[in-house]
Amino acid sequence: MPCRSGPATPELAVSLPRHSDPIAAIATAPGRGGVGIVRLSGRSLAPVIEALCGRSLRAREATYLAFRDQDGSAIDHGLAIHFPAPHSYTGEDVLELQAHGGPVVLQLLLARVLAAGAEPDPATGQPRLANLRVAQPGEFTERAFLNDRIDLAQAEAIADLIDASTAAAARSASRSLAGEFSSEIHALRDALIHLRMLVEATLDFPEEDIDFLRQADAHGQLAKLQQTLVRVMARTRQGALLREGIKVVIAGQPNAGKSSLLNALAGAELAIVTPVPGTTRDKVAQTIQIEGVPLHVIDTAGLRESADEVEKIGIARAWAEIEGADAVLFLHDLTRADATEYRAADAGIAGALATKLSKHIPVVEVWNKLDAVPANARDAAPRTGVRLSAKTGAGLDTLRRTLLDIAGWQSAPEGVYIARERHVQALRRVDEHLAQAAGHLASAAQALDLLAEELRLAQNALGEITGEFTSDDLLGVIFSQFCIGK
Ligand SMILES: Nc1nc2c(c(=O)[nH]1)N(C=O)[C@@H](CNc1ccc(C(=O)N[C@@H](CCC(=O)O)C(=O)O)cc1)CN2
Ligand SMILES: Nc1nc2c(ncn2[C@@H]2O[C@H](COP(=O)(O)OP(=O)(O)OP(=O)(O)O)[C@@H](O)[C@H]2O)c(=O)[nH]1
Ligand SMILES: [Mg+2]
Repeated sequence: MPCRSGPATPELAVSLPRHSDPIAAIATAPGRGGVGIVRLSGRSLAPVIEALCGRSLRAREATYLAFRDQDGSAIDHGLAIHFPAPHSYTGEDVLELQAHGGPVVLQLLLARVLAAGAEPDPATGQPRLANLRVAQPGEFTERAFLNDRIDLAQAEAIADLIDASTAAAARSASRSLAGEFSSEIHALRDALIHLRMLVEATLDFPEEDIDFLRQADAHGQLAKLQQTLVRVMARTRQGALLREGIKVVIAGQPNAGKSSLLNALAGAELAIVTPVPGTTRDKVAQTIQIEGVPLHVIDTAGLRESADEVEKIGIARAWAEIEGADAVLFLHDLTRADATEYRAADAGIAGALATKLSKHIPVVEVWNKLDAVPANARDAAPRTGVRLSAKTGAGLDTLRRTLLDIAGWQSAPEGVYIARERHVQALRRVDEHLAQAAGHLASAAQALDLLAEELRLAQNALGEITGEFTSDDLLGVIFSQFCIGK
């Protein structure tokens, strides 16, 4: 993705929090066209507004004016909007200069903004905006998070909305951004806090003891919490699937029709197809979508013993892809499926797949070239898996269904909110702590302090999702994955 960059370098310890500096950035990918925005966020932007726009601006109203260079000449004419704190995206003072979208004019405008901040304010002799600097990727959104405008799951949803690879993913991201996912997490947290209060109260007044928990139906509350969690986990897994998709590798002997199958699934002539066995050397990858679920499909070199230097490299790459797959389509050529030699080679590949792949990676047997076998022979051999023709498209729908099943896709995109693998993992930890807690609650010994501790840990794991309990390192990684200006 063009705007992705590596994790930010670790911050040096400084006395001021990093987010107190005023920042500026070009908020639209430069060179992409129409209108570009230079955006500022910080405390009291008024002096810079005065310098750039030659006047003060009415709150949250677009004003057409000249963006002024130091000598008063116009860099560009455009719309300026001032969002006074706290009613802005970041919760700070925000200024937007909406200019013509050329990369050079936007760079000029950004440079002018930075210079205007450093210049002495005629009124005070001090810099108009001390420490004004260019924003890091994701820093506007990070401030929105730090200033409690949005929680971490919503901030992530903004990045996911921008990066969405399917319409369904974009709609789901929009739902998460609106807080649907967060509110489920908050509801879980509130129920957990209620239960914790009961347990802590019992700990504080030991004479009340177990009866107190029984009267308050702590068991029932915990069981209900666990049930709700199961539902939230299922939806979250769907959301993560919508965001991340799965990696499907097409493997098999040369000439089985792997490249033809990729092309058929993608609906485009992406990979070279010829009758010559050993045509594909490098992998060919394409993301397709089925019901909005992104599938990263990879066509590989045909697997066989080869003396050809180039082909050998291709085959090694094929195995590397296979080992990183979430699912493998093991493609066979129906027209040759009864030949002894062919079957022996297939058995060799099957054996290698079994040793190289972990057990939970599904391998789907796919029998291709259904169109080329005589109609009366089609049903003869009982073959498990999917029979299809990459050439005519027969059977492709069955393959698509199979792929969705393997991915674990259940719901229609309506009602799914976007989520990340990170969230799924956190919920899994919540689940484990609740299971431990249930054990303590049920045990004759009634280890109340252990129960309380598990509930506390469960709440912490929930808090990692919304950002209440998230390490600075992780925050740094999450926000550094944003575009600059976002
Ligand atoms: N021009 C522009 N368009 C944009 C953005 C932006 O920053 N600028 N956004 C950037 O991502 C998104 C919109 N996000 C925004 C979120 C909150 C506020 C805001 O001013 N909130 C105030 C007032 C809310 C209200 O009037 O009801 C607040 O929450 O107090 C603005 C933009 C998409 N479009
Ligand atoms: N009749 C028929 N021919 C097919 C079908 N699929 C592929 N073929 C033909 O089989 C030959 C090999 O197809 P490819 O898609 O290049 O096979 P591959 O598995 O990618 O081969 P390598 O890249 O060499 O490993 C080509 O001549 C295709 O036209 C099919 O469903 N029916
Ligand atoms: Mg090929």
